[in-house]
Amino acid sequence: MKLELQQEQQRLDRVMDIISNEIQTLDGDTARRKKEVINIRKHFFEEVKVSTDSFDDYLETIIGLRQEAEALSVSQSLHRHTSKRLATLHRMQQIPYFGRIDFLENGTSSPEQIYIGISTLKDASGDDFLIYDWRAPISSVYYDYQPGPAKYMIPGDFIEGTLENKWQYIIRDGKLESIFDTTLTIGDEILQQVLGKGTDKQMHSIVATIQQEQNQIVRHDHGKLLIVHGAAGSGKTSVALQRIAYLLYHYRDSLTSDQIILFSPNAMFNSYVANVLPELGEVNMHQVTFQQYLHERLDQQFQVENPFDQLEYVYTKTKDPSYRTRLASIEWKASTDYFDAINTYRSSLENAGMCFQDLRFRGKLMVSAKQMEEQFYGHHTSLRLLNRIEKLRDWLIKQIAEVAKVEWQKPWVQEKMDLLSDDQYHKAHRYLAKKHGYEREAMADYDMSTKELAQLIVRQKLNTLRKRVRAFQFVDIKQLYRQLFEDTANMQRFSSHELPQEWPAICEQTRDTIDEGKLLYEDATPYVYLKELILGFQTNRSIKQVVIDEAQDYSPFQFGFIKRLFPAARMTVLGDFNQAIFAHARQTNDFQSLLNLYGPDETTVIYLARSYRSTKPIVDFTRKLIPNGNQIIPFERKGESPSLEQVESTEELHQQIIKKVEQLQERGYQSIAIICKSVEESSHAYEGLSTIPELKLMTTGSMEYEQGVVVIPSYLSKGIEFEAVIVYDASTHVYGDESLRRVFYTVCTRAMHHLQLYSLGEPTPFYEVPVQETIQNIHDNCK
Ligand SMILES: Nc1ncnc2c1ncn2[C@@H]1O[C@H](COP(=O)(O)OP(=O)(O)OP(=O)(O)O)[C@@H](O)[C@H]1O
Repeated sequence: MKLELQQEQQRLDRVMDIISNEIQTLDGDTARRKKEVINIRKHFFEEVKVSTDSFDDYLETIIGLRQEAEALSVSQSLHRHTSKRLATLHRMQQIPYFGRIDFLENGTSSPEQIYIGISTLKDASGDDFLIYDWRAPISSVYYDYQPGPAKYMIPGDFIEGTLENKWQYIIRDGKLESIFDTTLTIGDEILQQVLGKGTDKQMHSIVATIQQEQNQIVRHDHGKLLIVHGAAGSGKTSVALQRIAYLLYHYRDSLTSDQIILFSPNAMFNSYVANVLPELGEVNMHQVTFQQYLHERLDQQFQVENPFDQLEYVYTKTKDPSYRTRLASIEWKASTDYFDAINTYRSSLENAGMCFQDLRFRGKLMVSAKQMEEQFYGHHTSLRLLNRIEKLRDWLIKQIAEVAKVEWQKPWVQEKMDLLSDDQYHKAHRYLAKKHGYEREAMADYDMSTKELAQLIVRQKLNTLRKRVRAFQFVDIKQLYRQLFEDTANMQRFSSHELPQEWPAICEQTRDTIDEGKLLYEDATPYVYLKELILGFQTNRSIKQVVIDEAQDYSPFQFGFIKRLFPAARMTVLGDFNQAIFAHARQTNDFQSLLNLYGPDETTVIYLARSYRSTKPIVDFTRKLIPNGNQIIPFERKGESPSLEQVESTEELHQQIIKKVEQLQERGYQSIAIICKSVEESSHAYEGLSTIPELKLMTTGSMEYEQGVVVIPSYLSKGIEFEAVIVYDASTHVYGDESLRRVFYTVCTRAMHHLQLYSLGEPTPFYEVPVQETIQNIHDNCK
């Protein structure tokens, strides 16, 4: 069926009028609500008679305050709601809808016309839908079917019928530019157009072109864990964000954006994706990196290595004598074996092995670690570990109180009293007078005794100690962790698995770094996990959805930890093992270990095979670099084949790159990345290419994704894309080791339209020799 452009434009004009009217009404509403909120805040206490003279007055005050607070909260929520709708309507003024289906429900005689946009719009009477939200149940037909039999799900049932027609619209600023009948056009015209465009400073929503296989991820709604394993550029990040928007719509009565947390690879990535949800009319979820999360929980006593420094070590310090030990250590400490061993270790502490720190006051021993140990293992042995620690804490507080009873008579207190300034003396006087019930005007009548002043001084001095005791700082977590590596036989008691060959050297390396006051990144999660296992988990029950992007870079240990942190949450985990760049993941090829996290009944695995980011020639090239790459299906988009140029000197390399950047800019490319393996190589490249105008260097501290020409290390380019990518040095010297294949693949798959490689000397073997098809079809594993 052919749609008349003119007729459709007339309908569009009507819709635009309704949007404008709604905006006008809401403009008035938001202004009024804002005033209301300000007014309530300003006169909050005037509306309530505050009195505590009698119990009845007190009760009346409490009720009054509560009523005012409720009124404020209602007004604030209404204001938030109208502002959010207003922002959505303004977006709809540009593109009110992007698709239409004609759906004939079984048992009815005429098809319903369903126009689909980022939000619902009803006509003036409020009875008819002019636009359906893309997340409404019926809209799923648009994404899931071609004309023919179709169905969609409503709570507890399916609605079946026939999809008679399907169109895609291109509307810009309220003007209808074109309509595509999807039964007539070959392939997806609009998707072609979208993917053929340049990139932007920020990622955009893909609601108009979500593909069927992506839609099942967006709308997936059962079990505790959804694992999405997808090729580079298959839309994992995009799908994750549309899924969050979907969940916010679907569970709008019980889920808010501050109950969702997205773990992303780095701060720059956060800025890159920050615009997608607002574009869809939703408020952004919490966005954190795992490292940020860890930092909040680590003691200040350590200098903690960050994950990028760990990678930099792995990439650049291959000649270090302890390199092999470190790699083996990283791998073991990331494993579920170690996770289990720590659990066993923690249980063993019920019987023996707890470590405490001496409690000292003014340099003198008050309670020794030995005494604490005797107290701990001699009493309350039937209680759980944490309850026993609490009992020990109470006992220590009592010991402090005992000390206070006698300490006030000691000469140091007298000395301290003699040295009090007038101000300090008056403060102490005021404080004690108030404590004795003297009103402000009568305070001068209070006669402060020397004994009371002395006791106050001691109390204040002991306060710091009390605080430390209350915060359980008498438990020596550092020693408890170190103890695991004290002698080489220790770990064998807790682990039922074989330890790495390098175990003695790993123990020594771990002890040495801890003694230097450092915590290596591979120790950071286990350390925090052990700490929280002993002192209680700071779990966050308010989070209902956890989304983890670039999940291949998380260790099984870290997944176990995240699960414990958010006990009330469901998890969506998205990743691609061919892009696993972290040292601990170099041997892992699938999410097998994740299947045990919640058990098979609670877990669904979906594989995304089609790659959208890069042109077909680029995907044809990159998929040869990895095992089972032939499973990746390129989206049919034309472009030039990637090429490699071998150069013989650094000067020549820099000259060639400078020339190439000029050519690419002349061709209109606005985002060009020169990708290096490490930060070290990036600094070197940045210096050598400094004549490129406005060249930017991305470092681990970069907070914003930048457009233009950038030099960037491989691991920061994760998750991001560029119109053109230049691989700075694809030589065997840089990418020679088989373990770097995935890094090389990640780097090359960042390119959307153009990929150019340079090689200083002999090119990497990955370029010439396709990988052996050795690894089991992950699709089979995912069943
Ligand atoms: N259905 C779609 N419609 C339009 N664009 C899409 C669609 N799916 C993916 N894309 C585009 O493809 C590119 C890659 O998407 P995205 O970054 O989400 O993939 P990814 O799987 O997370 O990639 P990687 O793992 O390589 O970082 C983005 O530009 C995205 O907008």
